[in-house]
Amino acid sequence: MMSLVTFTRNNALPLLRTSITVRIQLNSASLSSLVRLEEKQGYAVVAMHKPPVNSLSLEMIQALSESLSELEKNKCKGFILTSACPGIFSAGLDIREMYQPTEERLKEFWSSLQTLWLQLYGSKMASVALINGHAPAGGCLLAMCCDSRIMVNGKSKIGLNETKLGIVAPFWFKDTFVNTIGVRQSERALQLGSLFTPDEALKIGLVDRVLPDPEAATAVAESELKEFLQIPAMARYLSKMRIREAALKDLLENREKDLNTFVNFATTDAVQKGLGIYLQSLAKKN
Ligand SMILES: CC/C=C\C/C=C\C/C=C\CC/C=C/CC(=O)SCCNC(=O)CCNC(=O)[C@H](O)C(C)(C)COP(=O)(O)OP(=O)(O)OC[C@H]1O[C@@H](n2cnc3c(N)ncnc32)[C@H](O)[C@@H]1OP(=O)(O)O
Repeated sequence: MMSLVTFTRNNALPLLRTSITVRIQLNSASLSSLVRLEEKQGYAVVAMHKPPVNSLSLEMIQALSESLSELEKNKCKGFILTSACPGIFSAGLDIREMYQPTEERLKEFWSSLQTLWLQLYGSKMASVALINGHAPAGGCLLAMCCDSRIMVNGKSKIGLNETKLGIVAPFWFKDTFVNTIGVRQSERALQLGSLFTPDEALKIGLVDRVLPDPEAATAVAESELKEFLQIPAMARYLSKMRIREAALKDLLENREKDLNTFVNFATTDAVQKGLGIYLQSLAKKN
């Protein structure tokens, strides 16, 4: 069923040139609550809201994609990507999407994730990830797609931990990682499936700032975004593309191959067994 979600605006904004409401057409009623869009003075806040852990299910991925498309359509210049779930940025891909899936849904899931990455990593908008909680795997990927990363200090960790689940970060996750922290750190961290504390992440350049609490982090994220927005947009975007375009082109040219590799790999007995054990270990915790 189609649902129309309406986000009401507070006042006129110089950088978002539309009428009083931002309208987002979503595929199903359940999408509407997954992403909260808030309009600020000259930028938007995109807050993931899928309790308990903002896992990236097909619906969540599509809701994020739709939100970005809507912002682009409304000529939004920049946004802060964050979480409305306390203590969690995003737990990464929803493992249940990959465990005992139907082939049809698994393909749609992966294809939607490819689309979201192409959109976010190649975005003309300036973006800051306000990492206010755990950000493993797909959560880390979302943060790395932004132009700057501000993390709240505490017990949360960030990194690409795929190998710990017996799976392998796809080449475009790896490319994003390498572009962010460099080849040597990526090679080591990808193999070990390392998850970093905020201070460790700062040391290797996985995040740009660590702040003691969410309020301080929010203020810094806002000022960081404003700094990006002060640069002439075309020059800033083309400079970003100098770094990112090879990775983007690689996935664009190999989408189908990547989809088949994922489906074949994810549905092997070994991977299914590993995912089952991992899901059980998460459930046992509780
Ligand atoms: C030949 C090969 C070549 C190339 C490769 C090709 C293809 C590649 C194939 C595959 C790659 C796929 C890429 C995957 C990337 C990913 O993102 S995988 C997901 C990784 N995520 C994690 O490991 C995080 C797991 N979760 C946690 O560690 C903790 O939950 C977390 C620290 C985030 C929060 O802890 P806490 O607050 O204590 O919460 P709980 O652990 O109690 O969790 C609450 C409930 O949420 C459920 N849950 C947690 N994470 C997920 C998740 N990612 N997906 C689904 N569900 C999740 C958890 O089970 C609890 O559920 P319950 O309340 O018990 O029902």
